[in-house]
Amino acid sequence: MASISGVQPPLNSTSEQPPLFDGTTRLYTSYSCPYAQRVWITRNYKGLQDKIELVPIDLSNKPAWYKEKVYPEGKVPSLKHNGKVLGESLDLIKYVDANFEGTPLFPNHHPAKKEFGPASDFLENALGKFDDGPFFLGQFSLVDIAYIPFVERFHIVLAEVFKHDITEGRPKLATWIEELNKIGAYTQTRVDPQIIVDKFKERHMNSDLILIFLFATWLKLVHFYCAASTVKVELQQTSSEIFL
Ligand SMILES: N[C@@H](CCC(=O)N[C@@H](CS)C(=O)NCC(=O)O)C(=O)O
Repeated sequence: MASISGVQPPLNSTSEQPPLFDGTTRLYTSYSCPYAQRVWITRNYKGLQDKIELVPIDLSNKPAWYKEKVYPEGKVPSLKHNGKVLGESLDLIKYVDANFEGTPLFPNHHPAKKEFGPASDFLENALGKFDDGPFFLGQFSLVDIAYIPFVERFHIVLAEVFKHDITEGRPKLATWIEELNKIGAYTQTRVDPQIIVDKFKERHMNSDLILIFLFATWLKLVHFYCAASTVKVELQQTSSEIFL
């Protein structure tokens, strides 16, 4: 076939096994297998040619070590990554998309925009209530402290994982985050954004689409929690009692 000529010849029963756990990520594949092709396309489209090495297998004369040492199912595709060998093409295309760099192949940004829009608009509107400063009650207060740890996490995860910037078209929210980042009391408490992203991916990205909606529901809960805390702080301001 013209499209695959020039690629490396498949390994057969006489071929030596490539090292198993040497840190190289390998995609065991077969040029003729449509399941394996799914993962091959994903790897290519995301530009991972240098990150995921192809190991073509001759299915008509399979090396014994493949089933014995690499992937007990004996099928292709399988992916060796981070000390584990994973299989099943539909799981693998999601796995490669979620765990490697390159163009995202899951249109998360659509549900993200739709699902997270109203909560972000709520914040934008709330920030417009007092005009004597960029914070929720004008000056920095407990309300900002109640919101920022959650908004910080949404901001990071939505931007990084879902390619959705909550500050886009929301100038007050953008300014609020900018101004908070000038306050040492807050910046000293920030977690490394990469840790937040990694944790989120670890927990959610290998699961189904439904988790995006669970995450959205979580945001709504936080929204109610924060709305309640705003009311408490407003009450506190008028009655001088401490509620938070
Ligand atoms: N459900 C698997 C199917 C994989 C599969 O059936 N692969 C075939 C080749 S297309 C295979 O490796 N068969 C074993 C063999 O030919 O020895 C997936 O989606 O990855």
